[in-house]
Amino acid sequence: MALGFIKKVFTFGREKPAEEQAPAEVIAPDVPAPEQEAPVADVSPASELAEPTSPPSVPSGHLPHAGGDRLEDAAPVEHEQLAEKAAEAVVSHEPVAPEQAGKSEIVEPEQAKNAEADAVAEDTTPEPISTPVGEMSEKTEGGEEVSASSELSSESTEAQTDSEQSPETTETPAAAPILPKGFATASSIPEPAPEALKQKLSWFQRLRAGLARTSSQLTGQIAALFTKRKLDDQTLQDLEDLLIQADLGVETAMRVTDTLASERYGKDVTSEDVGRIMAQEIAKVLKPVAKPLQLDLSHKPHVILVVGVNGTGKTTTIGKLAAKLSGAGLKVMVAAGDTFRAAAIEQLKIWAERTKSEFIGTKIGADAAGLAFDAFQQAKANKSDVLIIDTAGRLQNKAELMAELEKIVRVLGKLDPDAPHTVLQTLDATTGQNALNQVEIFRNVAGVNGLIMTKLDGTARGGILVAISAKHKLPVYFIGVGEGVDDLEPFEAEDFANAIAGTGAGSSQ
Ligand SMILES: Nc1nc2c(ncn2[C@@H]2O[C@H](COP(=O)(O)OP(=O)(O)OP(=O)(O)O)[C@@H](O)[C@H]2O)c(=O)[nH]1
Repeated sequence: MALGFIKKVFTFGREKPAEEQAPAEVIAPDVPAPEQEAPVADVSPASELAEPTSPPSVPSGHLPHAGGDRLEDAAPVEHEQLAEKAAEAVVSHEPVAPEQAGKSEIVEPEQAKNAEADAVAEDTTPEPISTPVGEMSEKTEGGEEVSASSELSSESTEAQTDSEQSPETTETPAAAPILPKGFATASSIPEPAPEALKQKLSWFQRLRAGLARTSSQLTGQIAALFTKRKLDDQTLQDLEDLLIQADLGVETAMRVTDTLASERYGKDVTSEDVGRIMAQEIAKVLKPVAKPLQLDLSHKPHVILVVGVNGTGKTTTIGKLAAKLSGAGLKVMVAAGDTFRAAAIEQLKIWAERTKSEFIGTKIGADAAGLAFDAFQQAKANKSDVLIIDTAGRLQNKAELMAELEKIVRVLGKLDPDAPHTVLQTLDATTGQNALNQVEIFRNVAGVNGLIMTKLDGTARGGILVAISAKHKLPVYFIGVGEGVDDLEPFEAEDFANAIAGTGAGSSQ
């Protein structure tokens, strides 16, 4: 097995010719004054970090998704072309100052592959990275490559100014951080944010609106089915068919019809009866999988690998997770393991800036497993609490790309036998049945052990999550209900069940 061990470090901001670029870059957020060399998390005041409900200067809003090079278009044979784009991809990255570069071991990706065994055995500790404020400012003020950069630049600059004006605190908070809702450690129960109840209804309304397609279709059909008809074998069969068409899966469909039959066989049935039983049976399937994401912070870093098909929301979800975690005072590093798309690297870098997370990336076309290796080493050296690794989107039927994912997992496992500690798969709620197959394959290849369903605010077909839960019983940690930084909610079984069945009003009421 080959590893890429990439140690050269970038800062960024001014344009440089590609040949002067190092393969990996690390950007520390909220960097101190130029003479300071403190690791990034130490720069943010403890008081600011300990306030999960008002993460400083994390703007909500949208990041455009630069769709361009979708992975299904970038077949493996195109890798050479992609590699040729490397210079283009890194041209906006400013290389590290010579004295910094001198501190870092520079290993090109190809050499790194050969040096895999040595690298693991040596357990080399990379130098901590710091980025002078001026260089970060230049980047944020000048960011013209990506429209989102310029949109965010003033906010980033504001954030920096806030941070500079705040009292200087370089101590890591002594007490264990209060984790945001939806996360847990073995020893902590997450505290609900004070305004959680207030926000609950609005996100439930968005969830309900997103699932309206599923629920209104279902409730309409159910109402039509039971108009002036008693519950008999035929109506039960018809109901079962409707539930299966709504992607709920055979198992759940049968649970619903069995329960309904046991209560109302031979009697009149209202659509309210069916809705209530449906919500109840769906909730029974979902409750066991609605779990907080367990973080083992003794790992330092707890590694979260994010996988999934193209465009399912991996990068966006990483940004949202990073915001929650860094807002709770954890030191977070995000790694741009999607080495196929320059836009994906750029997108993650922007999320890192927004969320005050450390960023590590490499050039387009580089070995993703090498980047994962490098990211782990860097996160460990910097004592990051959590490392979140993005991966290139891939269709589950592309064998070579799935093999690359396998390699990333293997490489991380060499560094820490338990890593990646969490393998999160994002599922696009608008997908329907294909999501079942996606989970099956990504689970086998990458050891997926948790799910996040995104885009439940759109025209979602969320029924499939019920079928997936019944079959795979994988924890569902969060759901995405929008493109904004706060639009990630812990998964609530009853709310989800009610939204599908068109019943209830969310657990906040
Ligand atoms: N409405 C809505 N849009 C979302 C949500 N999550 C992500 N998106 C959007 O979906 C698009 C794709 O998201 P990405 O995060 O780039 O997806 P990805 O899986 O990283 O994509 P690839 O890099 O191509 O694999 C973007 O336009 C996001 O803004 C969500 O919960 N709701």
